[in-house]
Amino acid sequence: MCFHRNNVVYCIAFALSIYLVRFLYKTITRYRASKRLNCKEPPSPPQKDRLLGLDFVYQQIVDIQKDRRNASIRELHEKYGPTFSSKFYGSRKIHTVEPQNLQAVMSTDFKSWGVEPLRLFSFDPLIGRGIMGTDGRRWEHSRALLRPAFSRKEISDLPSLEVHVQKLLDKIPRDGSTVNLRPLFTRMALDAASEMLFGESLDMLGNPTPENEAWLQAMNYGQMTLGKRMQLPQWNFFTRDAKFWASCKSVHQFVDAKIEAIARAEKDPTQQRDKHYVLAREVLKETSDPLAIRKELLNVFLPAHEATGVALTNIFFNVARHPHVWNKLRAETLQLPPGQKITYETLKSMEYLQAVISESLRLNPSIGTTSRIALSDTTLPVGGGSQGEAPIYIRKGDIFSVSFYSLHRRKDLFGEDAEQFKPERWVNNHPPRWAYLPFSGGPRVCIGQQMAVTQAAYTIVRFLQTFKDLENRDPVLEFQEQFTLSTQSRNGAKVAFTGALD
Ligand code: HEM
Repeated sequence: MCFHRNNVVYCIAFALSIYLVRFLYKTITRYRASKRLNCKEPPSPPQKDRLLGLDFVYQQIVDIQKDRRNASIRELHEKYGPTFSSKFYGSRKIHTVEPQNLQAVMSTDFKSWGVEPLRLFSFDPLIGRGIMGTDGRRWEHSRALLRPAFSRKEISDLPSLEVHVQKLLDKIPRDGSTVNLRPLFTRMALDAASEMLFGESLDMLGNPTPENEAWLQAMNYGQMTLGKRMQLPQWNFFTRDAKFWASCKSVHQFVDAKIEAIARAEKDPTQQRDKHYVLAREVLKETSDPLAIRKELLNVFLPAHEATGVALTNIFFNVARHPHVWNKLRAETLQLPPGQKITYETLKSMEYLQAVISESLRLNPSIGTTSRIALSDTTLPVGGGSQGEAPIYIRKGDIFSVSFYSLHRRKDLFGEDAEQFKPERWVNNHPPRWAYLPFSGGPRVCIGQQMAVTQAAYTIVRFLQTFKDLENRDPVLEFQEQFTLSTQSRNGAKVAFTGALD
């Protein structure tokens, strides 16, 4: 018995020594590599809990609850510079808005960084493994599978979009009364996204069935909780929110039924097929596993249905507060030959319209922040040392976090008027590379970028062709952020349109 106990003690001691030797070896190797590469530590704000950084975790939760997540990160950047580090759940987190660092993480040193260890655990219950939460070959496979859905042909399919836009315009009061555009844009984005995914719109703007409404509720709740799980990954295990699990189940049942119907239709030779790209049909060619199909679809649906609605709301929020911008947009639209069909090319050629979209995405990016985790030891080119000129040594497991919101408001990159909404800054002018990233960048750049900009541009032009005037009806002029998975305008966009031309 005693011999047995001794053996256990020896085994534990042996394992601990191996761990210690490995730990020391790694620390020394990293120290040497860091010296050799002239790396230095970035500044770091004082933290009460230097070991786990739970004070910063708590602060982040408070910031989200008080709707000042973006503003709070920006304040830290103002105080500690474009790059600083903090402790967060025991990990070292590098917050950076240095274009050189963003280029490294998102492009030139792409393979050293990933998202899976950060996201998958939070995302899995609702959307499963797919493009949003995986790395490496799994991610490459999803990305390749989805690419055709975003081809020029699909993006240019404006007649399909017109159906949804017309339903939206029909919902705008003609008597000059106030309308909040946020719920309408959300529903339009849902309709467009569902059509692309399932080949059939949920018709949330038209006549949604109670089943579709219930599904939307479930999806919204699931998504909101997913945002919270992202903030508190370590505590997810203890989360016992029955409504979240019930929402996930409803979302899955709904999507599974759609997939089953599409699979049945595909096998039926009497069914007429339209020529549009339908994501569910394409995924069915790859696999007949309903679970795999559901995951791929939900992984696109999540970013697709929210971000465009948010972007459109923010654009109208800004334009309504700057009447001269609406007037300039109208002037540009009136220059289009009467009766001319609006095409992808027409929209691209409208310089001021494109500038308005870029400016709104700069000031109020739909996705305010994103992060990556180091999959191996590497370096960031700048941000170390008191002047921020030295590289930073990155250890496997370190977290990189970028606030697009703070990046886009840097006065040294965008000018002293960086806080102001000025579309004119985009006319014949481009920001430095990697300084403007509303769609992120590199191989993981938003796959829906062109589609989103085209949909937003088309919708704005149709508003301009339908109404003469736009008026802000929100007494609160400042943008009040609301954090879900994206950064929304808490008050939406409360406006009135007058001078209907239809
Ligand atoms: C204005 C609207 C949009 C904005 C501002 C936006 C922004 C972004 C950003 C910043 C990312 C990178 C997130 C990260 O790496 O952490 C992203 C990724 C993504 N977006 Fe968008 N997005 C928009 C619309 C769309 C649309 C319409 C779709 C699909 C129809 C879409 C599909 C995706 C997908 C699938 C990814 C993941 C790409 C990958 O990891 O490879 N997005 N988006």
